[in-house]
Amino acid sequence: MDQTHIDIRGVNKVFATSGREVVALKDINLQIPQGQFVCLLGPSGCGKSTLLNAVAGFALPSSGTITADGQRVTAPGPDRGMVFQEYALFPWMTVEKNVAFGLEIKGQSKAQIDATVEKLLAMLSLTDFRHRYPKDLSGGMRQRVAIARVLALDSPIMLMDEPFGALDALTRRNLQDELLRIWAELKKTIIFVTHSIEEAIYLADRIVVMTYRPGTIKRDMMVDLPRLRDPAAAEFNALKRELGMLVMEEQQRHHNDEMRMAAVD
Ligand SMILES: Nc1ncnc2c1ncn2[C@@H]1O[C@H](COP(=O)(O)OP(=O)(O)OP(=O)(O)O)[C@@H](O)[C@H]1O
Repeated sequence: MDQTHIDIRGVNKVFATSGREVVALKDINLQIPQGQFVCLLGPSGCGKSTLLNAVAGFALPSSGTITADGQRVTAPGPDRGMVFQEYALFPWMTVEKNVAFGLEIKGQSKAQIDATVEKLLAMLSLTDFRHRYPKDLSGGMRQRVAIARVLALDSPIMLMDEPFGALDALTRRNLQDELLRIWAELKKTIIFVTHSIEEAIYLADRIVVMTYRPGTIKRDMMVDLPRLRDPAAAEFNALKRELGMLVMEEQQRHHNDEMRMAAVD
């Protein structure tokens, strides 16, 4: 677990909108070892998605560098799979076709594709739903399909942008547990964006708290509670309080900024 897998150095990102500059990321430095589960935590607008999109190669930094496995990130690549909050599925394809899609693009043989799809459907408890279309699935099921699609590509890095944000509490916990199981089995490096403190503590090896405008790293901490973690445990709650204070300060800054902007309008 000590080889650097994702290396973020001196990353800045500035957006220019209607004559105003927003510094979304400022001097971000983060070295993520192979197999680490990292949560980016912070209130809305602190640059979590911007940082994730930069690692994905969707929107490159204004300055600074990002490398994944020693290769400079300049575009999206098959080594970095992305799971979004809204389920990025093809509505005209069944569950199994959605999972198989990336493998077909890769030009794998039918036998190979069938074997991988079978394994992933079983892993994500989707076997009985294989012939359904996304519109006939619950939100949790759709997100399982989205995760299976990314796993099908066998990317060593998984980037997840609030993937469980739209789910009810019980479904969310189920999927968190499944993700932890899959992560332990497949040893992926994960960067997971959330604004839920509890979700971050439940999942992460390491929590990176970000500040609101400019987006900087406010705290970078390891979580060494044993898994599966108990949200009712005293240590869990102590950490929740500590992180709560850090996030609240940024939320307050966000709120003040919004009030100032409303006054200008
Ligand atoms: N394409 C864009 N053009 C202009 N400003 C942007 C753009 N994308 C993001 N921003 C600004 O950059 C800052 C960081 O946004 P970002 O979406 O990364 O935050 P976030 O922490 O992921 O928030 P959320 O949880 O709401 O998605 C915000 O102030 C946002 O308004």
